[in-house]
Amino acid sequence: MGKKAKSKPVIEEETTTESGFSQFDLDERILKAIGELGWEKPTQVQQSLIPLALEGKNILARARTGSGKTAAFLLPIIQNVVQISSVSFLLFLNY
Ligand SMILES: Nc1ncnc2c1ncn2[C@@H]1O[C@H](COP(=O)(O)OP(=O)(O)OP(=O)(O)O)[C@@H](O)[C@H]1O
Repeated sequence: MGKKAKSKPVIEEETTTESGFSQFDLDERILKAIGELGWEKPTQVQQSLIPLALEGKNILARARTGSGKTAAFLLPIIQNVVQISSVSFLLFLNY
């Protein structure tokens, strides 16, 4: 009897993983504005911070100057403002 060939683990490349800003749950108008700025990918600090901020976590972050901290903090804030304004608008329409 021959040796049983060990099957290799199948490592599938996650080709569908989104590495751009559209991976975040941001309003499409925000994503459009980011696109217009020509930003293709979030920086490291944005990648780490934006999902947590969108969950409503309090965040203290430190990163080099020019690493994109401003947008990392502002994009989730803008998302909240947009969300709140949409809700108010809907409430107004239903009034
Ligand atoms: N994801 C991104 N892709 C490309 N450019 C970006 C991205 N995020 C920010 N930038 C640009 O990089 C530059 C530096 O970003 P920013 O000033 O926000 O960094 P910062 O970490 O807040 O810096 P500082 O500590 O000096 O306040 C800016 O011109 C900004 O428009």
